[in-house]
Amino acid sequence: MEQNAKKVTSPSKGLLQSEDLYQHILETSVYPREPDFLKELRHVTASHPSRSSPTSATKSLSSLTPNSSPPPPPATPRSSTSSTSTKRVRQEKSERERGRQNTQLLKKEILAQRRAQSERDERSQRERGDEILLTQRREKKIRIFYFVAQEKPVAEGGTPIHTTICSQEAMKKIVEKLPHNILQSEDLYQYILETSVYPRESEFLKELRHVTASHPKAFYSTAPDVGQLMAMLLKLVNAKRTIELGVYTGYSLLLTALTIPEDDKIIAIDVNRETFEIGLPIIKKAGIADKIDFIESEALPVLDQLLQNHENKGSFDFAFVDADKVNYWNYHERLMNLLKVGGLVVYDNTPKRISCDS
Ligand SMILES: C[S@@+](CC[C@H](N)C(=O)[O-])C[C@H]1O[C@@H](n2cnc3c(N)ncnc32)[C@H](O)[C@@H]1O
Repeated sequence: MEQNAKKVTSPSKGLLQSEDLYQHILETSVYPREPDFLKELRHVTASHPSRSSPTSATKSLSSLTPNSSPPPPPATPRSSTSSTSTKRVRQEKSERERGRQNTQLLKKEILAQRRAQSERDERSQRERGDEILLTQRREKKIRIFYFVAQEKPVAEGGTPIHTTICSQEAMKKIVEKLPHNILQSEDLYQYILETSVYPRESEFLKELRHVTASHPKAFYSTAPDVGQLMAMLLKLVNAKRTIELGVYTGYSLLLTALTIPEDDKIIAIDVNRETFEIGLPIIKKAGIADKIDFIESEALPVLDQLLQNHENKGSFDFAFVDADKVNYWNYHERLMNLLKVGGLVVYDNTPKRISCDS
């Protein structure tokens, strides 16, 4: 932790929406990885006038103000007693004062707009219960990242999952209502799928997505954009040994198997082998079936069994949890012991509160 480090106030906290969480991430993840030279340069820069001086901030703002007059040229020291010169000096002074007032007004307006936007963003994020939660095991601390912030992060005592068991029909309606992502626009989401996601999706994943589409629970399947985020995370932690809870027809499983290196393995657990078998022919066709150890079971007893073998502790690089939400806390405790230090757990869709009649 950076002792006495100046609190960094970010111009935009981005998705975190919490200054404390941002500071926590800086102190536990960012500063420890920052090379000494960058650290030194950051400290040296922190005291530079162009960063901290309100005068220079005013200057740069005023140069952006369309109405503000350019700074007047320095007064020519002709005759200090000349009335024309005094008049000009007064005029210049009042122009400068007007410019300063314009700048102040503009600054206030920008601040008010930013505040209103951030309040709107926060409100809309709070209203949604959909988020992806990433947890990384560290030496002593657990790092928690929210892609979409909750009202109160787990790190501050919040509870990530409240689930009510719903009928399949009710659940389907809820899922249909959930926003696809932070974009808040179906058209933009489709545009991104078509221009960025589908062109990068492997032909096997595409086939599996099409085969799954006609299944009554097709909405269970991991969305292709989420899949590509997962692939990035798998590569980022250089995942070799992974575990997946909740397989369904196998979209996330196939994606993981296609992403991890040749000889590496995935333990995949699901209570339902039937749905896994829908995707199995495509998994075989993709040539990665050998990487998968599918276990038909409730996930919890399998995790307990794995933990009984000391060698499994701290041996997994990555876990994807996409099974029954009521057990997420139970999975979390066990996965933290199975993961390597630096390993990553991705929880898909951890709705804060689901009401069957919402
Ligand atoms: C949302 S789907 C998984 C989707 C999958 N990741 C994909 O990409 O298609 C949830 C799966 O969890 C399984 N499941 C539910 N409860 C479970 C439990 N207690 N243990 C293991 N699997 C469970 C269900 O059978 C279902 O296939």
